[in-house]
Amino acid sequence: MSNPDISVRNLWKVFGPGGEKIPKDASLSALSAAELLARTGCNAAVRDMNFDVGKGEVFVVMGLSGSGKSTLIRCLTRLIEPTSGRVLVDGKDVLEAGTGELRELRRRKMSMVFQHFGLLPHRTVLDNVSYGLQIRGAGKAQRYAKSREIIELVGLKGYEQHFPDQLSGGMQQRVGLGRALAGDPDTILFDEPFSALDPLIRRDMQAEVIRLHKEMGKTMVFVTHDLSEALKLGDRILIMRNGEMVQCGTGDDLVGSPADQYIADFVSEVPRADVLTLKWITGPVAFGTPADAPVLAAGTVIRDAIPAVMNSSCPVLVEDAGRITGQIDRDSILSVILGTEAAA
Ligand SMILES: Nc1ncnc2c1ncn2[C@@H]1O[C@H](COP(=O)(O)OP(=O)(O)OP(=O)(O)O)[C@@H](O)[C@H]1O
Repeated sequence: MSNPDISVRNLWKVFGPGGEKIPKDASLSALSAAELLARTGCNAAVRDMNFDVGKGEVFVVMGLSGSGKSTLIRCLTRLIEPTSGRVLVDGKDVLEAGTGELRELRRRKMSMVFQHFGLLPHRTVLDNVSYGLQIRGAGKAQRYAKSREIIELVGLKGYEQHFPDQLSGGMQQRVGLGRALAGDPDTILFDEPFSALDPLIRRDMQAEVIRLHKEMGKTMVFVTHDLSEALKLGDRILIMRNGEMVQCGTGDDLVGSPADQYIADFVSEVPRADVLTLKWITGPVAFGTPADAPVLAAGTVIRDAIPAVMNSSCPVLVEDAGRITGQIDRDSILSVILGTEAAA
């Protein structure tokens, strides 16, 4: 990836006595999580992780409870101290940053939104949102003006003087989001921010994140254990198991081409037509298909292609990078809905 916002290389976090020896020792680092624990008493929460996050990308880290997601995201700003490896932000290694640089990184470059909101209970919404600006030394008039803008942006206008315990969970998380946005960071890190919210509020907050991302275009790293949340939000999704990356790709990649049985089981309940794109069902152009048949892009999600296919009396052509790559028809769409399509 050219010019990524964050590059993670050979990152390890090993909890336990003598954990720093494990990444360097091939005979120990090759052990399974259970064997490692039995032999050394150590828990490798993040194992040799490598990935890039692009500028403006929504990058989701997903996995079951205990797979290492929170540890990984906390290692990015050293809220948890990594055992070894590199985390490059703007080309600089966070692991080599001094205390001052680290503080600047957390204040200006990467803000975090936490599951349990982390609000200051005795401060108003306005003061919670402006807190980060205050510790950066912004004057009162300036920080309140900026914070009022942000409060409006996250849908809390009118609540400036309320205290956190006067707000619902969803509203408190909007304050958390506002506080992260107030410092205008390049990247926002979300650690399971919505898992304590009930389903309808959660859906609202997901929509809010999508809207804010469209408006502000910030890079986002989002931890969740909920696959539908991951598919809804993520440009790409990294799936972890026992501290390791199992697969990293678009929702389309994960559902269409799972790396192993674990991922296949994970995505087995996903409504395929809502995630897969036309590339998985594109067949060769048939002899009788007219040259002026309707055309859809290969990246179109299958469900979104249904109206065009249903309204056409002939197959629909599929185009990728300016070239016709094949065609789809009603049968190919139906095969996905019925789950009987052949692997591409
Ligand atoms: N401070 C710690 N000391 C020892 N082990 C830890 C510590 N923090 C986390 N772990 C272990 O590291 C592993 C990964 O934990 P982590 O919290 O990162 O997982 P997770 O995927 O975020 O889980 P969840 O979804 O439940 O939050 C777990 O086995 C956990 O017990």
